[in-house]
Amino acid sequence: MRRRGIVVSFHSNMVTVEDEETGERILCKLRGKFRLQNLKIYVGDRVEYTPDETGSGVIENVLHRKNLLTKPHVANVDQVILVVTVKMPETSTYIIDKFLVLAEKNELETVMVFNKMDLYDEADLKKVRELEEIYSELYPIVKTSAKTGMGIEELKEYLKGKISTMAGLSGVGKSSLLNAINPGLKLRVSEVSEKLQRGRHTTTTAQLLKFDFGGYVVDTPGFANLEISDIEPEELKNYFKEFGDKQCFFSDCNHVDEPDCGVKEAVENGEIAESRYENYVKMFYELLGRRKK
Ligand SMILES: Nc1nc2c(ncn2[C@@H]2O[C@H](COP(=O)(O)OP(=O)(O)OP(=O)(O)O)[C@@H](O)[C@H]2O)c(=O)[nH]1
Ligand SMILES: [Zn+2]
Repeated sequence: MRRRGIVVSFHSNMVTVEDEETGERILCKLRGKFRLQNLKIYVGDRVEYTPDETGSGVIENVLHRKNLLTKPHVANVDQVILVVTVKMPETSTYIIDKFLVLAEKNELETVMVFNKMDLYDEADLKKVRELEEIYSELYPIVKTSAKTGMGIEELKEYLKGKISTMAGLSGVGKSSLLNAINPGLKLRVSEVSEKLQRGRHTTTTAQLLKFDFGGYVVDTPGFANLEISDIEPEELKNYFKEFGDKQCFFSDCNHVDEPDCGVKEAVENGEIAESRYENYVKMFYELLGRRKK
């Protein structure tokens, strides 16, 4: 009898599948056709498998994959939990917008988390309010403290039943948050610190960690290198979602130096945040500059 499950981790040529109904973990081999037809299988893939008498199983099929992230390779991710701090470290709006572009490019939902709320003084809270003003119409925001537990229950509601990936600069509290959400869950150290510990367990594939309230998180933060170079300059505007409904004279307007630009008008009358537009222009020229090389 075939059953359904989700691939949660890889081992040389076996995968661990978590059964969709029972939650049981079964070590599975791949049918020969995977190798013969060079079919790929990734963590996050939903599969059909046949259990055998010994408690192991065989993967028969990979079901339709809604998306596939790279670095790390994970299939079927639903959302990004973008962790932002205004102090220790400060996340600039440019960095925030780059993460958001990468999430949009990969058709992922984003939940913004403003963490370390317990640390902030009046001046920091003013920065938090400024960020809320820019982003609250675009993405849901949860204000948290991994230290005091503030916002943790609210964040859990977003995580339930979904596959999430954490993102955010090093030190913003991604692993601390997961630990506050579900004690014992361990996010892997970020790539940078992994490089410093050269040679130590160099597992390259990601795993899915399961929340005890349902839902999974990828054990390796996403978009860690903030690489946007595979985006064409003309494509970038699609990833600033508030630009979408603006009318410009040229239908292929890039909202940079074209006349009668609805996006630039919206910036002038305050409908689009200045920082969003400035960061867009900066990224646009960055991408254009790379293409000319
Ligand atoms: N005061 C306070 N400190 C926090 C909070 N969240 C995390 N920290 C501290 O910030 C530091 C970095 O937290 P981590 O959870 O390791 O951050 P990370 O984002 O996982 O960092 P990388 O693994 O480098 O990507 C640690 O010293 C945490 O104790 C918080 O809400 N409040
Ligand atoms: Zn325009």
